[in-house]
Amino acid sequence: MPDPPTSTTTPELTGVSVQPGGAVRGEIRPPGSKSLTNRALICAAMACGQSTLSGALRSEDTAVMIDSLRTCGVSINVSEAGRTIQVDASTRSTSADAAHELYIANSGTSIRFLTAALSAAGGNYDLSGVERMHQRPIADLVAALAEVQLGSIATQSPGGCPPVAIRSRGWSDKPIRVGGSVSSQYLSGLMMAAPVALQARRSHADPGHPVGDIQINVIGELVSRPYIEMTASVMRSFGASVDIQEIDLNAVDSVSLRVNVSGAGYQGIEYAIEPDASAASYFWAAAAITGGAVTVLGLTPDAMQGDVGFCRVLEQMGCRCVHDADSMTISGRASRGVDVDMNQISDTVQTLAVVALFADGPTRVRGVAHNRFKETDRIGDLACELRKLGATIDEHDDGLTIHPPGDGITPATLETYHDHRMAMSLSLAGLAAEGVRVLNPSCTGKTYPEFFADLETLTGRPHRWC
Ligand SMILES: O=C(O)C1=C[C@@H](OP(=O)(O)O)[C@@H](O)[C@H](O)C1
Ligand SMILES: C=C(OP(=O)(O)O)C(=O)O
Repeated sequence: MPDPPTSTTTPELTGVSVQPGGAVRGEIRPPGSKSLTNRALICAAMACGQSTLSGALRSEDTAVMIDSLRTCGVSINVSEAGRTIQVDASTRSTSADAAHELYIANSGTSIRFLTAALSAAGGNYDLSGVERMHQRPIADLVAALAEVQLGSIATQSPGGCPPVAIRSRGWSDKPIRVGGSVSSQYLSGLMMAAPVALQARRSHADPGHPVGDIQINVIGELVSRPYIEMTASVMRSFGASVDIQEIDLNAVDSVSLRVNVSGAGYQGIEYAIEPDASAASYFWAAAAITGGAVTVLGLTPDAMQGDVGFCRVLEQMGCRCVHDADSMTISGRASRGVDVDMNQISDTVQTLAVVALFADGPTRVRGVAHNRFKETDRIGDLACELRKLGATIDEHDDGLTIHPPGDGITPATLETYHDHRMAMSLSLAGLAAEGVRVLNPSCTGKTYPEFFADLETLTGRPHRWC
């Protein structure tokens, strides 16, 4: 058996077994939010003046964003083990000749936010990633940009998937229309890009000529809604004005939401980033599976991240949730199955599915058809791995029903499909059952390279690397 890891990041070993051993009790502060770090990086990179981001996440998803912005000439200095990021956009350049080549790995936020922002800024850019990224749709965003952008924008894989080639001279002043049923990241990207387009328009407008707002209309359903409030909140912190209006879906042209963006453009600021709420779900789940008590520091029910709502689902399952001014604690076992719509907290579906294995009745998860387009098919592939553990799973178009195994978990070796959330969530089954081995644990590096080290600190028991 190889030696246990000596560094805090997950080693390149084939598998890990988290060890059972009673109730998990303790407190933990997860690393900075991926979603907030990548939003703040975009706004800071498009701002006047310098910004300092504190409490940031260092992981693959933020590294590809930083590398891409640096390729575009933005000066970025990372310190304190990645937690502090200084951004100076004054050096940013648009590429008028040879395209800037941007490699995005499998970061959905990075490719969607950069595509919109660079289209608004103008210039030539080619964005590509890993094989799975070239299967993840971006067609609705590209179609929205094709309507408003001067120049050309195109996807290069079947089904409207990356690579994306942008040849832009900025945006016209047409209102924008975008679909939101596959991902909310398209709307977030367009929102964050709008002040960039406004600034460009203002610099070309006749003196004294007013520059209007940018209007973005969402056509039909919008998934993952809390991320839109998060986007607006970060934009406002950097000086943009954002107005969000819900619209009766049947009233006008299938528009369900209208966003107006105005203001003088982004200003550099000091910005503090919350701990990651999706990452926190694994630690709350550790308490819920083992009947322990885990306090997550730095998050409250008022956090900008909708995923703190995962605690409400655990409460419905029988856990207790208490919070103070700077923490949220989950205690007690999640003993009841639930029927829950997780459209707004879809990154926590895999966590809930593993908690549900230990409940006394079935759990039905609804509203997450869009989970099939993430790092992997997070309905089909999740169902496949849960079945290996002895659960009976009904797969639905929009989610799944988990029937817990009657006679305890079956020992199994589980695939993780290069999906960080598959590795983090499935490993938790080992807290209450022998013989659960999770393959390719280093894929947690996408958002949480230190996950297994932090879990070990919380449980106080070493994992078995095998
Ligand atoms: O805007 C964001 O930061 C995110 C939005 C969600 O994606 P979808 O809108 O595609 O559901 C989420 O799954 C992702 O991890 C982060
Ligand atoms: C879906 C995710 O990421 P992204 O879409 O940003 O790649 C995630 O982190 O679970």
